[in-house]
Amino acid sequence: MTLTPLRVVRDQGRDLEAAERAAADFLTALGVELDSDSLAETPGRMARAYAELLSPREFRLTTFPNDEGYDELVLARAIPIRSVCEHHLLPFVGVAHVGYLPGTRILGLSKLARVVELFAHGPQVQERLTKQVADWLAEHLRPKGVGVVIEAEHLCMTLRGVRAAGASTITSTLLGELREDPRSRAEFFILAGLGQG
Ligand SMILES: Nc1nc2c(ncn2[C@@H]2O[C@H](COP(=O)(O)OP(=O)(O)OP(=O)(O)O)[C@@H](O)[C@H]2O)c(=O)[nH]1
Ligand SMILES: [Zn+2]
Repeated sequence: MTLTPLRVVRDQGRDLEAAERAAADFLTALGVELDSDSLAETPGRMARAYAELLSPREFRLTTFPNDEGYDELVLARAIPIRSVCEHHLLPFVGVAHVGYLPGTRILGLSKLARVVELFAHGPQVQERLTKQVADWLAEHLRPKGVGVVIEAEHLCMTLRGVRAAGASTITSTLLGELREDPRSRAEFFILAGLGQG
């Protein structure tokens, strides 16, 4: 078993009290009066909520030797994702399908979901999130191929602005054999539930 530390969580630079003061100023500037009992604690809640949404959680990557020589696709479907778009700091929520063709090592299954969660925490765009998950797995697991598909609803697009209710956005990154071999590529999309690829 190999334990690879992921990356150091950045707690430095976070000042919750300053964030709370700024949230109070922000809401006041928008005409929200904070002097009622129910709103008095809102700036603090807002600061803590954004701190939670924007901070990654550290985890250790657990890999095992591929002793059985398993050489078919391993795919985790419908991993829930929640992130915030870096343009409006509004949430986007949806699912990720993450798969790989094993090389000499296989991965603890929960780690596919943990990699998604790691990169989802922080101001993001869906394209970058998709690529970061794929690149990270390629670099740390050295598989023969990696595939990541994310389907998400962006609240900045459905609740406000253009208000395209129900619209979702699909992004994908394929690497290695999943990108180059049409049969593997098609199989990935079929197992991900996305048709013929
Ligand atoms: N490519 C990409 N765009 C995103 C993502 N999340 C939000 N956006 C878009 O970022 C863009 C920001 O555009 P701006 O014109 O600067 O902002 P805006 O005036 O609020 O735009 P509207 O949302 O159209 O009202 C919008 O088109 C959003 O839909 C994402 O994950 N990927
Ligand atoms: Zn947005």
